Amino acid sequence: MDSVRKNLVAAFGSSISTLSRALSEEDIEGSGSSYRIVLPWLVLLATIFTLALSSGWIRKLAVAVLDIGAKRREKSKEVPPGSLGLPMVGDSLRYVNAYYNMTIKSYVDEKIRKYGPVFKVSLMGKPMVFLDAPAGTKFLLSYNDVKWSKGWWPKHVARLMGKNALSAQYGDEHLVHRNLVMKNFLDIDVVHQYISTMEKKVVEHIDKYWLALEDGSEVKAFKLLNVFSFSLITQLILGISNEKDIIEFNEVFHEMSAGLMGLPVNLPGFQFRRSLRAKKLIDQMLTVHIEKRRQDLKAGRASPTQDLLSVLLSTPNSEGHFLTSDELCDSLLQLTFGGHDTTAAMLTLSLRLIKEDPAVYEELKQGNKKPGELLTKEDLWGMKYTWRVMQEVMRLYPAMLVIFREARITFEHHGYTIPQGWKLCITSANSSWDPKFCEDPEKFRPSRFDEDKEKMPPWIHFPFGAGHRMCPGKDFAKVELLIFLHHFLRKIDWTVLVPNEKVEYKMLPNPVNATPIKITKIRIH
Ligand code: HEM
Repeated sequence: MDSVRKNLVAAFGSSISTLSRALSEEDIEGSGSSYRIVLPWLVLLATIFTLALSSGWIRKLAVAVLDIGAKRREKSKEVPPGSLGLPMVGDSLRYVNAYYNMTIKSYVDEKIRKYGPVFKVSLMGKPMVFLDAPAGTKFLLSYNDVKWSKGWWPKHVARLMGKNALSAQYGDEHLVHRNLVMKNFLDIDVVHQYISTMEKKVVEHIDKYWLALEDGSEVKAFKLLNVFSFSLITQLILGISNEKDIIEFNEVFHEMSAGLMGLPVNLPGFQFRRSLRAKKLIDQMLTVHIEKRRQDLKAGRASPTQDLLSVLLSTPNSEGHFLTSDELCDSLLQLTFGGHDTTAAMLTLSLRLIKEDPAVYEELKQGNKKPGELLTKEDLWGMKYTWRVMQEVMRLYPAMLVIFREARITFEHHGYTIPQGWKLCITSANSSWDPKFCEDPEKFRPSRFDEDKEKMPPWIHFPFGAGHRMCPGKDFAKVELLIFLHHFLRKIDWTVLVPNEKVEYKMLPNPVNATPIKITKIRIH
């Protein structure tokens, strides 16, 4: 009986084991009832088994099923298809060119045609897997991402940002630092407290830089908007309000950020070397500023809540640790960078796109605020159409065309194995610029976010990312953009002078002519 049981189990798997257990000697010798119930089933199964083996087509079917299973198991051991190209260089030059010139969609499409939706390339000397959209995007950005992926940037970007920047950290270190910054600066409730400061800054800026100009003056919008967003962030983070200091600091900052894109060659004549020098200068400037504030706080000349720097010098993180000067430098530098180039670019692009469609411009000007009346948080969250416009600007020109990560562990995706240490990449180019997901993707149509809601699946449009690394400044950015547009539209009308201006990506979008516009002041009677 034992050998019968063994054969049956081997032939039919675990489902039969229950049956065979019932055939144990004790059962037969005991009541005998199990034996009587089970015997007809046993005969039936044995007959099917014999027939299956003797009949050719059933055997073929069984072999085919086993074969599919084996192939699946085999495929799951394979890394994604693709080409790693030449050592070190790999596909870096083609990729950088596609990123810089906004042709990343053609780059990705070509690879997908050749290798399928999940493929590998070699970028900056590392194997990098491009994940599919939208499944791969969801996989990479969902909350569980912290378990199996960590933030990654090319070495030269990480070097310019500093090892203590949020983007360079991962695990608990990242979480504790991020919570400290959110709680004290970027959480929605804290951002609401800045509304009046932001509004005052916007009004001052428009009065000084735009309304002071003659009608018909031509200005480079990107330059002026950069001055605005830089002076706002440096005031709120560092408490710098002296115009000369701001202009000087801004120049060094731009020298630093120019090295984020391009060849990371630290030799005379190369941008990267100039950017490293600028980074050193910023660190020195910030260190002096931080030490002076430490003294001012001790002497009672500064308030512990006047700006983020004061707050961070007076507040420990959740582990009771006060950030050191080096940690503060990297943290504040990244917040200043992330907090101004992004918003300046989005505002500039919006000024061009809004004027492409007179109906959008007219709708945006609607509003029930009287001139001079201050904005409340309810007003801001009620500006749904203005936010749609900004979402559409960010769909056409996402701040970041790609989001990178590194695999913390070996894992499987789409039937492939992705080894620990490999780099991962997603791009919104193969979702929010794809007609499969977004109708007429090249068209500026803010109403798509309401009208096409059903057609646009989730994980198509993610301008601020998602998951544990989602942009911590998204509410800050939203409030800043809404306040600026509200006041600008009521005071200034403008004509776009280069309608199809090219945008290059120097990490962030960069309109090549800095968006020249001709302005007319709006007179309120
Ligand atoms: C329109 C404006 C902005 C856009 C579109 C934007 C977008 C993004 C994106 C896509 C990421 C990467 C997320 C990821 O890796 O998954 C990011 C990260 C980040 N952003 Fe923003 N951002 C904006 C404004 C801001 C502002 C105003 C601040 C600060 C005041 C800020 C600070 C940061 C920081 C510190 C990170 C790194 C977060 C981390 O690694 O945990 N950003 N942002």
